[in-house]
Amino acid sequence: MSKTILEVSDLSMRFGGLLAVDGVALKVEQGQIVSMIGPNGAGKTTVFNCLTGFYKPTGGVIRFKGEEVQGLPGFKIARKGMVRTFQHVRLFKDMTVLENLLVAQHQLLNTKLLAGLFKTPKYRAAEQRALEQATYWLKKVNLLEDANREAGTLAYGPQRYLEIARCMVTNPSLLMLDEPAAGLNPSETDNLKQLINDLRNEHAMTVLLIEHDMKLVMDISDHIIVINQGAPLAAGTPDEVRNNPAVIKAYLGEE
Ligand SMILES: Nc1ncnc2c1ncn2[C@@H]1O[C@H](COP(=O)(O)OP(=O)(O)OP(=O)(O)O)[C@@H](O)[C@H]1O
Repeated sequence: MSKTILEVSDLSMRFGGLLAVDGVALKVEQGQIVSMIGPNGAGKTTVFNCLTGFYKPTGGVIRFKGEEVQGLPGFKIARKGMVRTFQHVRLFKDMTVLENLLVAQHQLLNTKLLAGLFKTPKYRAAEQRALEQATYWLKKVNLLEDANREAGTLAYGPQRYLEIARCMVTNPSLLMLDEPAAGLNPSETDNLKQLINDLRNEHAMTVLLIEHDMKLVMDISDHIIVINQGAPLAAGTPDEVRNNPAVIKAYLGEE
């Protein structure tokens, strides 16, 4: 039986006179790949920012693993297992690839300062686990050989994969990707598709993504949510959405 991991109802976000998100609802079941699509400026990233605590929504309910989380600060939501990447890659560019993955784990592990200073056995064991976890995910995204390189020196595509690895080392329940294929070439996009499928199939991950690459969206999504000018426009399977006249009109504009 499917289990709902994220349920959002009547979400709204107002910036002064602009209602950027207006009554958005969505439901993500465990193990699903769900995409949010819509024309530029539709409000997709604003929805992500509300879900992940970067913005305090003006209204609505966000239920994550059965618990209401709207208005909680981002770090608390991340600790509950909702993690994300960004439209513009945000890595610690002066740190090595490996350090980026270790820092991500420390940020979430709530490491005690004294335990760190005295390197207690418990602290050392946690460090060892963090290293193993980082190595595992670096292998997965083909970056093990680049572990000691500064993250900022990686090409754009690998930086995007590193961002995903940085999320995965924290053992999330829900992975949210904001335009993961932006700036990737076709073969990198293909690898990304395999990686997302693998995360779901091999790691039981639930994925919610925003994406403009329609081929990718149609290929990998179980469910698609379309928003337009902040409001929900349609939702359904890739086939249902593809053939929905309102969606076609929103993308192509009025004749
Ligand atoms: N912090 C903010 N302050 C004021 N307006 C904002 C803010 N963030 C977003 N907006 C506005 O909200 C609207 C929705 O923007 P958003 O970035 O969520 O759209 P999007 O669907 O993610 O677009 P794209 O596909 O181009 O990334 C836009 O009109 C944008 O200018």
